Amino acid sequence: MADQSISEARTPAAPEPREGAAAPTDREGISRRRLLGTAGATGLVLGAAGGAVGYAAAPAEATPLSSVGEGRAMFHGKHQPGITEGLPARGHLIAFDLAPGAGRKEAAALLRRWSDTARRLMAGEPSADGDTGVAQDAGPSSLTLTFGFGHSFFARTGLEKQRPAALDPLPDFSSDHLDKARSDGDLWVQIGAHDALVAFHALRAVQKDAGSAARVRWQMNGFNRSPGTTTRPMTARNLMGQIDGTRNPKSSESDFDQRIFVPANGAPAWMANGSYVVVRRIRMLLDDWEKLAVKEQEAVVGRRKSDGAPLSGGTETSEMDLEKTDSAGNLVVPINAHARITRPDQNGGAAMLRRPLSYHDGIDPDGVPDAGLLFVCWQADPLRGFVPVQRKLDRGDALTPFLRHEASGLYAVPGGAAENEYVGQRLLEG
Ligand SMILES: C=CC1=C(C)c2cc3[nH]c(cc4nc(cc5[nH]c(cc1n2)c(C)c5CCC(=O)O)C(CCC(=O)O)=C4C)c(C)c3C=C
Ligand SMILES: [Fe+2]
Repeated sequence: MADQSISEARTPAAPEPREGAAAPTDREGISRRRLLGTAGATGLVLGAAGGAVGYAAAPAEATPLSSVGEGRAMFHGKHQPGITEGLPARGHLIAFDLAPGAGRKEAAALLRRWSDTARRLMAGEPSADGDTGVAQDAGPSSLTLTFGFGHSFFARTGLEKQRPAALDPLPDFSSDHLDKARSDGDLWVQIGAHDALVAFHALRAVQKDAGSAARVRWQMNGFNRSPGTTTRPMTARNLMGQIDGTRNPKSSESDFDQRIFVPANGAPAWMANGSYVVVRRIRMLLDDWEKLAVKEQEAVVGRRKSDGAPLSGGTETSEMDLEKTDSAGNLVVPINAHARITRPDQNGGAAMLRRPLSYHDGIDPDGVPDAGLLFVCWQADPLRGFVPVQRKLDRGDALTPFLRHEASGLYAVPGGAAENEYVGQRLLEG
């Protein structure tokens, strides 16, 4: 589902397995696998009651899983996993550069290894060799792994002719303070799960698979609210305390696919059903932000802090009245409010699917928190998504003075791998 709530919170409450409950029989396992197969076609993450899979399926003494542990996303499908699911409680973003001397052949072998690892781990199974055992009690926990290619990948592999124009470097923005060492990269991997150990396990497996073919360029770690924290699904909050994600495109909307995914007959052909992801490490200047009164914070965004409703009234999902004025004739939603000026109807239809992680990397020596948002947004074309909106924000957004863009990346994320295929095979073997 394409929203900012935690996927698990949308799963109907499943009874917790009784302590010491027997492991599922083969029969239960088969029917569950069938059920999972059907769900995969629609891109759902399952977290309902049923037999455990993978690590927990074999021995009678296997740890019973809760519905959070059982949640499972499908690796194979039309699109890669990790795009339309609810936000993971834990996430890692990691970029690699191909090692000196490594080219197309080594890259193809690496993507084959990564795809095999992703398929296994997302099913709750151990990796092919040398599994660390870190995730063995936890089930898949809605783990997703998503793979992308950066601009520099194509020259490194002699595939320049296959490089999409949409991967051209993002323009400079006046408010950028970008650290090149923590930006870009030949290859990009996104890992998300509702359990921190499951996510770390996947991260370590991906790093080990890279072997001598690729080296880590940068890594970032983030989090969202844990599933099950609230009894009803809620849009997530960010570290400024705002409800963030309300107006994300919904997969039920008729133009969702057109906005987020490259069409099946799109160009280049290897990007069919793929998407482009923009990643920005955006530090929040929290000391400044927290000095504002709640009313002032609300004017910056244009929405109420308590429930995310537009300042023009109603509830979180009410339409924002952009023309409404108060008794003094002032606009109720200020002209530079973030939620006003980022709207598609204010940006020639530009839209994106935001799927961020919060981060907190400690406290600087001067006492300033190194915290903010790993802003991850998906679109069919960055020139009709991130770029025009960021240009607008750069020119004058009430939120911009409280933010610092510190790192940036743009990656081409190919469509999902079919059975017996690895991610990116159509590029690397086409
Ligand atoms: C270039 C794109 C965007 C950046 C960068 C960005 C940073 C950013 N945003 C928030 C908090 C909120 N954003 C909200 C809405 C919103 N933001 C963008 C784009 C960028 N935000 C869009 C396209 C939208 C939706 C516009 C619409 O369709 O109406 C909101 C309001 C609630 C919501 O709809 O999600 C908040 C809050 C932060 C904190 C931040 C950087 C750290
Ligand atoms: Fe925003």
